[in-house]
Amino acid sequence: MTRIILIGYMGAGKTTVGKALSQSLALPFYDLDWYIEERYRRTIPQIFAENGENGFREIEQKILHEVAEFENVIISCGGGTPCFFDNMEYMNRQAQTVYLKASPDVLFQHLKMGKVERPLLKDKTEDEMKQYIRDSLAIREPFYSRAQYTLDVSLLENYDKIKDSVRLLRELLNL
Ligand SMILES: Nc1ncnc2c1ncn2[C@@H]1O[C@H](COP(=O)(O)OP(=O)(O)OP(=O)(O)O)[C@@H](O)[C@H]1O
Ligand SMILES: O=C(O)C1=C[C@@H](O)[C@@H](O)[C@H](O)C1
Ligand SMILES: [Mg+2]
Repeated sequence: MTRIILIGYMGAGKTTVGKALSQSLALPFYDLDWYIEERYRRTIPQIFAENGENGFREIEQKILHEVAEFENVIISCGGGTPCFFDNMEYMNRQAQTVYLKASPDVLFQHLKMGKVERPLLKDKTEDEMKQYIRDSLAIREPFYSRAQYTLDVSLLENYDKIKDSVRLLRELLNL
């Protein structure tokens, strides 16, 4: 039975690489953020605005418990999922967990065009974003580093980065 969960900071590539990995393995792909949006018929920014971050985190845990029961799937979670409740221990019990690791500079490059859909970044200037990424990554790293596997994508060349990430993940997980 294959059940892989990708974790990591916002912009690390969990959704992009998770989708590509699922296509390469011909397995269904579940993205926690997308699943939440579909189930609750609201966007992530709307849920943050209406329920607050705490409300979002409760929804996120509930949906994690649903999706992490599925078999033969690739799952990408939200950037904050591992850092709340006992979500990280739960994921490690349920699945093979992989930390997609990237440096603050690479994360900033990935995120600078995608601020609007990420409520934690949307009101920040570029300088504030850089600082926020550095500070919050330092807080989150101890959670992420509890994953069973780590793939550092910082050093991959932009050209064919997604394909390379998939190849390296398949090597790492023997798939
Ligand atoms: N390995 C990669 N190669 C090329 N581009 C990437 C890679 N990882 C991320 N990107 C780019 O960075 C952006 C953010 O990636 P993505 O949405 O997959 O991140 P995420 O980890 O799912 O973030 P979030 O936690 O906010 O859901 C995308 O536009 C994507 O094209
Ligand atoms: O890192 C985070 O806390 C988040 C990441 C996104 O995937 C979304 O789950 C949301 O924008 C919060
Ligand atoms: Mg994502």
